[in-house]
Amino acid sequence: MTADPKALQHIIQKLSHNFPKPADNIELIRMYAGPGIIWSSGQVHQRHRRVMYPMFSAPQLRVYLPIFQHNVYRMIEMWKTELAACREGRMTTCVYTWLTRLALDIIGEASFDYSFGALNNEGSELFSVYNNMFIDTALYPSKTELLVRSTWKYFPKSVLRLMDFLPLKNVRRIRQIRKAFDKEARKLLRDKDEDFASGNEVKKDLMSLLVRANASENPKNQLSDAEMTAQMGSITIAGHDTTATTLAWLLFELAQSPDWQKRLRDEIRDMRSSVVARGDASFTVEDLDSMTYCMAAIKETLRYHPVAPNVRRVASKDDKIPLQYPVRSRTGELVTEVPVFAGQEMWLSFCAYNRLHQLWGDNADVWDPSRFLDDRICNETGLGLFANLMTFSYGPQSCIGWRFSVMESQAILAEVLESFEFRLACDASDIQRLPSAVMNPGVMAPCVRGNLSAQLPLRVALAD
Ligand code: HEM
Repeated sequence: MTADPKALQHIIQKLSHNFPKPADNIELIRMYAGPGIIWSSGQVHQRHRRVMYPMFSAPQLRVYLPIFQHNVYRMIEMWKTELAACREGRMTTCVYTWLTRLALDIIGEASFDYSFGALNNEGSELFSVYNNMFIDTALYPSKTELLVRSTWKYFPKSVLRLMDFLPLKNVRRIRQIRKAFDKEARKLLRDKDEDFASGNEVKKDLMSLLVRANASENPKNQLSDAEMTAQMGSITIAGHDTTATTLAWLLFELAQSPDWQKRLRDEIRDMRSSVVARGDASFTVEDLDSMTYCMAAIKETLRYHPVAPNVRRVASKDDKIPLQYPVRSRTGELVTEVPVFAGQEMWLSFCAYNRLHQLWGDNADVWDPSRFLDDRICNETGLGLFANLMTFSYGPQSCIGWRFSVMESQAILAEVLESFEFRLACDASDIQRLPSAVMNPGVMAPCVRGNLSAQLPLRVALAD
């Protein structure tokens, strides 16, 4: 395992072609989502990335701000209705569940012009299959499942392919999810292909743009039908729980830090006054970007609670990994590079990188957004896609949706915090991290001590 900046850069960026994802990791992704962008590697991955990248560019993402906003307004109205029925004017609710449903509706509408119906609990068929999938497939494994899981990395690729057919409860559940995604995605693609072919106005969702971008690609670089279909599961799985979980941790931190909560709310309300004064109804991208306290709190939460704390890679040939911070061996020798051999697996620890004292200072183990307001951060490594963080990974297989996620977080935070006040519903130390399985080795969702399911109960009231 490493968190050393130079080592991470070597493995994940400079020589990433020599350090692919391990075969069992790739196979698990294929089982969940099919042959989409997250599953692919090498030149196939370059093809996926090339076709998909423009859809996640900053100008393109502006189109989605109204989608983020109108979905969060729906959630706010539901909270207000529930609060109106509470005699004390305060309710304890699982904000994690709310946020995951909100993020699912957002990703459905923005990415596929598809309604999961998650927020109003009138879910589509796909929602009922997808709901709770990580709990069903990752938590509470049987003894046989545990045995398979701990040994399958030693199986050759040809055997791994047969995992799909194992008569195990979690494998059956994963198959059910992929089948449901395939069915919906095929239907959506057919409609979008027809729209495109008949010259109808192309909708603005990612999938419609993907159909158009793919059609105008050189035929040898085009994505196949199976690859196109697999993007629906890939984007939903990669983009839904990750953002929702980060936002849940942010509300948890704000619930413990009334001063920060007030500072952010004051900033949002000041901005709202300017929006009203200029005659607008909602925040623009520029408004959101200029809320520096909110942005600092989002960055700090991404640093402190990286939902994908580690990723795995395997060396395809012998190599020497350089170190930025040399270590002293037991014999007193200064080690500046570490040899690895072909087939050796490595864990790249983003959570440890995000807390390196050399980069983040002595209070790296404390949630403190003010580090992003002054010049305290040491920027010498230049790693990371956003705010020097490794949370979205780095290099050719880094997160393609990071801008989407940041803008979505800004939009949701601004609306929710303007209207509501959050307090802890239990002791902060009873909220723990629970690894679920979106990206092997797992998204760190909040849970309450002693209860093995993802949840974050908070006390919510209308803000003064
Ligand atoms: C807080 C939110 C998010 C976090 C922390 C996050 C983190 C990551 C990380 C660490 C990876 C690399 C995984 C690896 O190398 O094994 C990744 C890849 C990916 N993410 Fe995200 N992600 C987030 C949100 C999103 C969103 C909103 C979308 C889409 C709308 C998205 C789409 C993807 C895709 C498609 C990949 C695969 C990219 C490739 O292989 O080229 N992510 N993400």
